Amino acid sequence: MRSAKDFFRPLAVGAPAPVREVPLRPSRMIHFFDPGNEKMAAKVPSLAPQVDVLLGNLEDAVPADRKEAARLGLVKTARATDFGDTQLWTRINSLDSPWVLDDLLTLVPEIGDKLDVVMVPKVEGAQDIHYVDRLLAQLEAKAGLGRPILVHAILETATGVANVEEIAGASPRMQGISLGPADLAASRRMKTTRVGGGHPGYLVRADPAPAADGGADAPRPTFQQDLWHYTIARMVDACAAHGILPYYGPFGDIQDVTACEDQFRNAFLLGCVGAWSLHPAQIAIAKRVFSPSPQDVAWARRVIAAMGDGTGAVMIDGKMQDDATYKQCLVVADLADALAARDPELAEVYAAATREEDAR
Ligand SMILES: CC(=O)SCCNC(=O)CCNC(=O)[C@H](O)C(C)(C)COP(=O)(O)OP(=O)(O)OC[C@H]1O[C@@H](n2cnc3c(N)ncnc32)[C@H](O)[C@@H]1OP(=O)(O)O
Ligand SMILES: O=CC(=O)O
Ligand SMILES: [Mg+2]
Repeated sequence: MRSAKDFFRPLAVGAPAPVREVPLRPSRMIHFFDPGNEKMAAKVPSLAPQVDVLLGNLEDAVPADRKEAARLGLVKTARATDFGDTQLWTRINSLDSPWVLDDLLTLVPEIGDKLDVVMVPKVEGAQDIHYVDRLLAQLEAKAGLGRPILVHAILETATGVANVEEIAGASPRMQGISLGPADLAASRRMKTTRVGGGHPGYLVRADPAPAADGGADAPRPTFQQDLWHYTIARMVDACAAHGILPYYGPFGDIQDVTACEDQFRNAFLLGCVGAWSLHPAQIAIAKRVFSPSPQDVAWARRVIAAMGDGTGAVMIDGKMQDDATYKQCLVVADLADALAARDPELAEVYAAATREEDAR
């Protein structure tokens, strides 16, 4: 482990200084596209203003014989596109694959000035982040980049989950972590065949009814449980403890927009700031879910105003507010401010709801 005093030193002579705080840029949806798929890549300029993050995917879902085409397609798309204030990320191939070295050796010199974040799949421990950290520093120095490229880990192996705290704190370059439910299910030998979401067999059943209500013959309701609660909660704690951002990952049933929205909202409520969109249909869902509701924003702003310096206790509409609810409200209001700064329509919706709340 690096000593505390060396933690923020560049890992290569001439590399940019590491960031001391993760920039809180909106990232409600990380929109995946295959840069080697010409039809998808052609949509990037029109998608850029609609999403917070565009991610050129080089790993799973890109066939082995199209890896090079995807890498070169990303270089071409990045060079040709004005992303405005939309972030550009990439997901490189896994660290044990035959492609990852060329991914980094190509992307950093060619488009390192446009890349905000490199997503690293199948991270198992701090050693994986340290490897990427040093290599990126060397490549940044060689390319003369003025700011560091950040690193995002996918939590998708049992070993990765066991080591999630050390992964989150492995480098000042760490921007965040996403849950990868598909690979994680395989790694854990779970008996699912889906990408995220629930399973009808994972449930609890109500006790048998009393004899007066039909006893053992009466139907016993069942309640589907959340397969991902434990891992998301653990990931959120690890991220929060290290000042980085947690994300839900992919939801593979593109047509089931209702279950997708539920999965995203559970993650949002537990502390995640965004999720992946795999298809254009999922962009609006993520935008809706990961933007706090206008009512919640108006309420949060009202509590903050009423709490003055944030200490003590007040009563609003019959509900006790104190230092702790003030802090919760700051989370909502600060997120709303960051989103409103990027999205004038949302800013107006939040302002209107706040005026309404103030007039009550
Ligand atoms: C477990 C994991 O690792 S998840 C991450 C890896 N997976 C991915 O990145 C998958 C990304 N998404 C996709 O590949 C595709 O959306 C698929 C395969 C799921 C579905 O693709 P299609 O069958 O073409 O879907 P559909 O017919 O509904 O597409 C409608 C249009 O949207 C386009 N489109 C689909 N997905 C995307 C996307 N992610 N980005 C941009 N455009 C897209 C299609 O090209 C099509 O364009 P067209 O109208 O000009 O023909
Ligand atoms: O990469 C994502 C996953 O779910 O696996
Ligand atoms: Mg995966």
